[in-house]
Order: sequence, then C-alpha cells, then structure tokens
Amino acid sequence: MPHKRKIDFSSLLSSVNSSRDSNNGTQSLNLTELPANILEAFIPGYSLILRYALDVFGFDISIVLSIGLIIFAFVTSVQYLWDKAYTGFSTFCMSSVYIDDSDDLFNSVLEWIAAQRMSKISRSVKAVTYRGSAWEEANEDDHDGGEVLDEAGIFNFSKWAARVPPRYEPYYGRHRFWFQGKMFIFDRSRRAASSSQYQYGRPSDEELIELTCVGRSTKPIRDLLDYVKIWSLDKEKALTVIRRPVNKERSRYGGVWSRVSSRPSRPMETVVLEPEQKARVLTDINEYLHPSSPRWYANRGIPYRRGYLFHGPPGTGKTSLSFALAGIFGLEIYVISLLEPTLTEADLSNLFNSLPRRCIVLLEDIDTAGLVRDEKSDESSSRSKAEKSKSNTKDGDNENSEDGKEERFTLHDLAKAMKSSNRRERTSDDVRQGISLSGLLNAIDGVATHEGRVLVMTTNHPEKLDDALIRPGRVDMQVQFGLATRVQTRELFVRMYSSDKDKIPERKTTLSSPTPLRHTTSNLPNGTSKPSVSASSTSATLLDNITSPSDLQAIADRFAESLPEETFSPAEIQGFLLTRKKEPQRALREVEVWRDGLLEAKERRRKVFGVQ
Ligand SMILES: Nc1ncnc2c1ncn2[C@@H]1O[C@H](COP(=O)(O)OP(=O)(O)OP(=O)(O)O)[C@@H](O)[C@H]1O
Repeated sequence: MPHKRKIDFSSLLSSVNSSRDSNNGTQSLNLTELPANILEAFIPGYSLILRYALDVFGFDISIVLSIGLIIFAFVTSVQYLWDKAYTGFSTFCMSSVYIDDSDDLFNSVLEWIAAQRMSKISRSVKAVTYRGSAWEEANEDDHDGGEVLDEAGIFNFSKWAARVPPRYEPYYGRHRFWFQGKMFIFDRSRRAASSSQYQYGRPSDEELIELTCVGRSTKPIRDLLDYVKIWSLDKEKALTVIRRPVNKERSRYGGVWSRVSSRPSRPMETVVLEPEQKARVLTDINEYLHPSSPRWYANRGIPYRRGYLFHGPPGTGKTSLSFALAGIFGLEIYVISLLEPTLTEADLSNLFNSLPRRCIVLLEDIDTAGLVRDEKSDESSSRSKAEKSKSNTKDGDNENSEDGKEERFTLHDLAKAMKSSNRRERTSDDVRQGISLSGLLNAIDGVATHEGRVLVMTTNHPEKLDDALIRPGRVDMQVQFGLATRVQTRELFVRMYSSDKDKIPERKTTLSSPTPLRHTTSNLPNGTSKPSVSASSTSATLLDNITSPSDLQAIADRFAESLPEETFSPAEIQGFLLTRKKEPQRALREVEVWRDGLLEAKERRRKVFGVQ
C-alpha cells in the first residue's frame, strides 16, 4: 500500500500557525489542516463551520477545499507559465500589424472577417445592425413586396428593414483564423475615448485591430491585407466614396475628412450633355491623371493640379457630371461647403493638405460662399466682373436677359435665389470671419501635398466670381451647362422609361472632340489619349402599352417637340417625368398642360420679382 504522503506547508503557514499549539510538536500539516489554517485567517468562524459539518454530516470539507486549492494553484501556475512562454514566443517569433479605426482598412478588414467562417462559428460575436444605403436594399425589379405591404398595399419600411439580418463580426478579444494555409490571430481591442472624440454627443472609444501571424516577417499579413483591399475594392468597385469634413461638434479637431457614404457610381451616360462637352472634360482629366503626367508637369515647373469651373443654371447637371467623373475615373469625391459656419481657414488648409494623391474636390455653389477681399479689391473686381458680365451677354445663350443685368428666371433660379439670399443673410458674417477669398486661394494653391487632385467648383453665377479665383492655374477649364435642348429632352425621356437591364444608346462620344466646343473653354491645350466611351445598342422597356422600343423612341420625339428649346432645366423635366415614372403615354398626354402651367408660373414670378 502506498503511503499517504504528507505535504509540508510549514513555511507557507508559519504565520497562520504561530499562535497555534502543536500537540505532537511537529510543524507538518495534513490535507485537512491546510485550508482550515488559511481560511481561518480570512473567514472568521471557519473552524466552527468545519466542526459543525463534521459533527452533523460526518464529512470533512477541508479535503475538498485542499484539493481545490491545489488544482487552482496548478492551473494558475500553468497559465502564468503559458502566458510568459507565449509573450516570449510572440516577442521573438511572431509579427503583428496594427490597424487604427480611423483608417479605411479597418472597416474593410472587419467586413472581410465578418464574411469568414470564423465569424460564423465563433461563440463570441458582435451583432451590428445593417445600415445599408437605399440603393442596397433592393433592386428595381424586386417587386414582390408581399410581406412588407400592408392590406392597403402600402410599403412599410420598418417591416422591410426588420427583415434585413444584422452583420456578425468578431467581438473584442483574440480570434484565430486560417488564410491560405497559415494561421493568423485577429485581436480587436478598444481604447477609452479621449475627451476630444465625440460621436452623437457622447465620447466614442477608439478601436484597434491587431493581426498577428507566426514568423519574424509581416509579409503574410501584408499579403492578407492586399487580398482584403482587393476583396473590398471588388465589392465597392461600382461605388463612389463621398467624404466631407468632420463636423466640429463631433470632433474638437477641424480640418479632418470623414467618409460620409458610398453610392453607386453614376454612369456617365446618365448625364445628358452634348457629347463634345463630355468628351472635352473626359479627355482633359484622363490626360491629367495619366501616371506620366506628374513628371511632365514637374519637368516644366508647373504645379500638378487641374481645376474646373462648371457653371450654368440650377439643375443642369453640374454636380451630376462631377459624380459621374469620380465614378469613371475611380476617384473618391471630397465635398467642401464654404458655407459651413465652423469652417476656418486653418481647417480648409488642413483639408486640402490631407487630400489623397488622386481625388476630386468639389466646391459647390462657390458664388454663395460670401468670399470677400478687402473693399478696394472688391471694387476693382466688381468692375471687372461687370465688364465680364457684359462680354458674357454677347455669348447669348440663356445667361443674361436683354438689359444685361439679370439672368433668365426658372423655378430653380427662384428657389436658388431665395436659398442663397437666406444663406447670405444667415452666414455672411460668419463666413467673412471664417473663409476669406485669400484664405481659399491659399488653400487651393497650397503646398505640394495635394498635387494630383482635380478641383471642381460649381456656380450658378460665374460673373460673380473674383477673377483671381478663376484665373488659369486655378481654373483650367470652364464648362457651361445650359437648359435642356430638344435632343437632351428626348434622351431624358428615353432614359427614364428604360429599365436598368437595358442599355441606352448614347450619342457618340469619344474622349477627344474634333470640333471646337461652343460651351467649353480650356485654358490649357488638350490631351492626346483617346479612350472611347461606350455606345451600345438598346431595347427599351415596354411600359404603358408601348409595344416596341421604336414606339418609345417615337413617343420621346413627340415629347421633346412639345417642349420649347432651352427653357426648362433637365432637373425640371426629370421632376415631371418622375411623377409618371411608369407611364410614358401619360407623360406625353400631360406634358403640354405641365409646360403651360410652368411657363405661366415663371411668368407670374418674373412679374412679382420685377425680373424681365
Ligand atoms: N444634364 C443632366 N443629365 C441628366 N440628369 C440631369 C442633368 N441635369 C440635371 N439632372 C438631374 O437633375 C437633378 C439635379 O442635378 P444637379 O444637382 O447635377 O444639378 P446642378 O446643376 O448641380 O444644380 P445646382 O446648381 O442647383 O447645384 C439630378 O437628379 C440630376 O439627375
């Protein structure tokens, strides 16, 4: 029989036992004495409980406690040793890459991880409510609203949204996963927010992802990140990312960009413009963005920047073309409103200096921004503007009316004028304090860090702009947008009644226009490359008793003939068609009534505002 071995805890318990008399004169303890001595020190009356349990149940709980204590000590020391060994191993034999939550990669990695098996089988995941954009929710042809329509056939958005499952991503902590035969560790952690970081009025914690792999090189992780970037790009390749300056109420620091959304890239052919007009802009930007251009500019000492001024009445496609350009060239679009009251010149300069290598910066409604020079230069610039305004009237078009003072009025003009005057009343003082003309010019000219960007400024009133703002070098090409011509009206009609599956034939567009463009003036000679913009054949959707695509074309012709040339903006025509979006025949029937009503309303407003 093996002899039961006594454990010598004498040194451990010497302090506890110092007051205790030893009956047999030895310091050795048995298992029952061990917890009694220790627990006695922590739990007053423990020996009484022990004796009571022994008397009543005849069971010595000290044995269980002793064994428990030994197991606990064993596990703790193994864990301690393991941690030490792991720390040593990871220090010398593992590599890590950290990704901050302010980086785009953070979301890409999270999304990729969420799509992996590891997130599906993990027992510790974070559920994130899916907040997709409207366009992600359904296709146009998903007509079976079945369960989300109420008895009256009304679409209920809450019901619809409730059907979208949440996204599951790994929770904070370490998670292992395999990629291309290698093991990686994904560690997501959170750092307490500093007082400067606010989101929705409360401090927002910062998050960090650590990707680790075995080996002394980060190459496998870099490969993984390359893969994730391409995965993410493939997913988003049809999207245009839109960024705006971070709202100062959310962050103490101004002059920082944040991603507001991404939306499907606007196909160039959905912007109805003169093909030559599009071609000229496309060719110019295409040449500018070519990888060999920076060297070309550098060799000639020219700052590598390109600026465009899109001007014309409201609703004629200036913003639409900017987004379509971003889509076609795969650029992100950075939108700045100079009317933002909290925007300072320092912020503006930071924003420009933190632009990526290639992007489109969109400065909208630049004329309403209340940019001012000192009074002297104001006078001289207004003189020069008056002269320019006169010369513009020579161009005719829809720019100015007979007396050369006011523009032709449209509903959009009216809305815009009211909006602008409100804005001016509300913000002119703020803006004067915030952004001056020289502040904007400094930001645009800036240091070399934002070379490579495409600057697009839009305005309804180019004649109000200071010459300094639109001089060559700051604005290299001006593009004038006009009210809808008959051809454009026709195109808008056909596009409206064709489904996504159908391709609309675009009027032939190549990137280099052989004929000079009436509406476009370029300050620099144009490019050489001539990639072509696709023009495909079509069939239109059959709607509203239209039996063939040629019927649609015929109706479109009649529709276009019903509207006077260059009187309505594409936005106005689109607005009319949208309210009859599945009924081309009805649109044709009702267009004359709409036309007369709108002309009358414009006339009335013209009289009220005393505009010719
Ligand atoms: N040339 C066009 N081709 C296709 N759609 C157009 C065109 N012009 C305007 N639209 C439509 O009208 C709406 C407004 O257009 P957009 O915002 O591009 O006009 P804008 O000229 O930038 O106006 P604003 O000067 O008021 O900012 C958009 O929904 C757009 O689809």
